[in-house]
Amino acid sequence: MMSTALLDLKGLGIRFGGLVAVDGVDLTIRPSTITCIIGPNGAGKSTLFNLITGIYRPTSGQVLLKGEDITGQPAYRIAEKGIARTFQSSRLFDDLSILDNVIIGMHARTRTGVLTALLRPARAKRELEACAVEAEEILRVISDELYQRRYEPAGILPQADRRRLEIARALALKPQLILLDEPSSGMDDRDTAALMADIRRVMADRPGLSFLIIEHDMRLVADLPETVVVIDYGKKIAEGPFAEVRLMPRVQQAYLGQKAVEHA
Ligand SMILES: Nc1ncnc2c1ncn2[C@@H]1O[C@H](COP(=O)(O)OP(=O)(O)OP(=O)(O)O)[C@@H](O)[C@H]1O
Repeated sequence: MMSTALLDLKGLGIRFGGLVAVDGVDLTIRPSTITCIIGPNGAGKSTLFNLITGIYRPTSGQVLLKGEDITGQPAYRIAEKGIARTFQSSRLFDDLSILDNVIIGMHARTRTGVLTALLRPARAKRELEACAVEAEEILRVISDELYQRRYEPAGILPQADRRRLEIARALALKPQLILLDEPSSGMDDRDTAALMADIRRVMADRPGLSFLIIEHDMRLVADLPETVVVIDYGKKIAEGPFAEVRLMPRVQQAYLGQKAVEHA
């Protein structure tokens, strides 16, 4: 069967005791596309990411990557197969250099293990040098400023540059799909605009690469993705272009429901 899908979720779900956190989600992501996932707090968006990336094992349904069933595989293997992600909270190594943080993103696909490093140091050194060259290339695409500062520790970077570096590290995996969890949180208008430009530039540089993004910030959701998916109580309740999805009564209800709770 011919399929143009990069990622296919079929009836994906997980139950924590009595709570169905993700409930029978069907979703298809095509190559070279941007999809945003929105929905009220606690709707199950992060849990959906954890199911796709192998952090949680689904209790129902399937995850297919280019037609291959990867459901329930360990997180490192799913990463090797081409799904990279960033997290809501930063996971950079602050004491390491900017460049080393990108090189660390490659470890899932480099051959040299500890043993090789000990027994065949010349080969390990060559491989590390090749990684450094590649990491420099990635930094250049993301930001010339990060590239210029590549030997400085990551810990000194402001928030927007940290996010950039996390995307650079995800790119180091040579992924087919990158999952971003609230990339614009804590950003002002300028940083958010820059983030969108970064994502578009990376996509132009890497044909076939797709993004799946959890986002609350409507400036980004209105502008960046071709498809918006709305999750509420673990279920997909809408999917389509933002201009259409935002007008759907059930989407408005989901958000109004949350407002009512917040103002209670
Ligand atoms: N490991 C777990 N054990 C039990 N319940 C969990 C677990 N992880 C998530 N949940 C529950 O599943 C539901 C969905 O949570 P999730 O974090 O995926 O929502 P979210 O849409 O990402 O919310 P937010 O926008 O606040 O990050 C919540 O009710 C949460 O408490």
